[in-house]
Amino acid sequence: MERSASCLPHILLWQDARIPNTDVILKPGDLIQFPLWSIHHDPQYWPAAEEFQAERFLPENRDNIRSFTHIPFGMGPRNCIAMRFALMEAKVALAQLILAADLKLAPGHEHLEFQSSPFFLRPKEGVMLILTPLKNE
Ligand code: HEM
Repeated sequence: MERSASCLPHILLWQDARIPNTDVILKPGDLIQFPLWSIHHDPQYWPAAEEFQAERFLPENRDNIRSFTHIPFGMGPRNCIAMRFALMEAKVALAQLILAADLKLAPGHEHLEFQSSPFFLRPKEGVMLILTPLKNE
């Protein structure tokens, strides 16, 4: 198997391979991409899949998550090389923001809609917030 350079979990084959328990034969050059959005929104694995429920990821709930159903950074030996860096960066940015300002969703923008894109998941209209600077005490 070979990988091409992109941040979508995918595989490029260099020899024939059969998908186990099926008659489907994959050929060299076939590109297989994993539909992360669909996996992450499959009600079979995620009750109330469309709802943001951060509690799903609390330590006491983690065992309810089936293996390989939450793979934002891919999986296996070629998963995202910068996973820990990216998570740390996001937390630092969020912490800086929360320390500096009070955040509220802008009226009319309480529900995020995402634009379909083959590579990146982006809110259609961005994330519209009202920031009120916190006073330094
Ligand atoms: C939230 C941020 C990020 C997400 C969700 C993400 C997600 C991913 C995913 C899904 C893959 C493919 C894994 C696979 O094929 O199984 C990947 C690969 C990769 N990512 Fe990220 N990534 C993020 C940030 C970054 C950053 C900040 C960097 C670099 C500074 C980076 C560098 C890479 C590299 C080099 C690969 C290819 C790894 C390989 O082929 O061995 N990523 N990433």
